Amino acid sequence: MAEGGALKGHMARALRQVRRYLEAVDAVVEVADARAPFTSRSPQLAALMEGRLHLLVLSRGDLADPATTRAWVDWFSSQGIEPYVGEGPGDARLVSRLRRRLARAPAAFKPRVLVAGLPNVGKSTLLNSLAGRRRARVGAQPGVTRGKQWVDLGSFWLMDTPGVLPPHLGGTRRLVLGALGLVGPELAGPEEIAAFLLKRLGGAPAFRQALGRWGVEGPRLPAGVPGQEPLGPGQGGEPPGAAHGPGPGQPAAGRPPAGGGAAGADGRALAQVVLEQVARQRGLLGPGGQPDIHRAAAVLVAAFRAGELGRFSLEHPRMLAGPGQGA
Ligand SMILES: Nc1nc2c(ncn2[C@@H]2O[C@H](COP(=O)(O)OP(=O)(O)OP(=O)(O)O)[C@@H](O)[C@H]2O)c(=O)[nH]1
Repeated sequence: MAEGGALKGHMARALRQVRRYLEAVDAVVEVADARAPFTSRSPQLAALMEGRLHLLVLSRGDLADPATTRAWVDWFSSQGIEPYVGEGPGDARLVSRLRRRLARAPAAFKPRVLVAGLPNVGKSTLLNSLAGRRRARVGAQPGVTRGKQWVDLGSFWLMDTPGVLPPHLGGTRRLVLGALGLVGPELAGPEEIAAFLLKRLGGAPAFRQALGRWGVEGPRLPAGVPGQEPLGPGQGGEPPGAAHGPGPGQPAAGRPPAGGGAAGADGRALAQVVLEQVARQRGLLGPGGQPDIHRAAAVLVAAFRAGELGRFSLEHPRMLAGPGQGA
């Protein structure tokens, strides 16, 4: 497919560029999305680190489920990666913790630092916050990537351009990244993402309540079945709602939901019913008063991305197939 070929070419170029940047740095601050810290990382980066200091920032922590984020921080720490959580664009606490960590180097050594991550994950926001007012004080440092600008932050150099890492799009990864807005609609459209969100989060009582506030009442959304879709090379994922155990009105995990539940059945049909209600409640009607499913899906996805439905994570470390995955 021509489009797929172009995308592959684009990703290969991005990776080549990051490799060049890596030759010039001693430390990488990798940015991933706190709502899916496994899938929003580049699978290639770990292999390229080669002894460089590797710090991980989980951006958009303000939009993720806090308990799930704490579980991810513990999991990454157990894998030898230091995670820092950003609680909003320009989080001052995150920035000062990172600056302190990067400054902790031998006196004679001034590390050169690259911020890297998937497209739209929050790299520039972090770069700007780290550089702060010193952004104006940039200069080309001799002996490193020609033409690259560096910000002198006293105890370390910051490359003034972020490294863009290519995503892994296999299996449901494409939909996870689409839900987070890290890949464009040409790779994951709103209706597909909405169906995915309803399937993955439908078992979480807080998500159902949020939809209830939108006037969406049924049918019964699927409850999670632990281990059903493990994260890893095959990439699936249990709904995080299931990780916290069944809530009020939610069937015990492993049992099919009562009352016309849709777990394992036709997720798209379920999404259609939910999106019709969203469309009617929001007055998103097409010719002849028909509910406009496409616009309803776009509204639902946008609300999820902006955190208007609440703080939800799409992945939990319990979904990992085994120790060592994804480090
Ligand atoms: N809620 C929230 N939004 C964030 C956070 N960090 C970044 N954003 C928002 O995410 C969006 C994308 O951020 P950018 O910094 O432009 O992302 P990027 O990775 O540089 O994007 P590209 O240049 O497209 O690769 C912006 O609207 C930011 O305001 C965060 O911690 N919380």
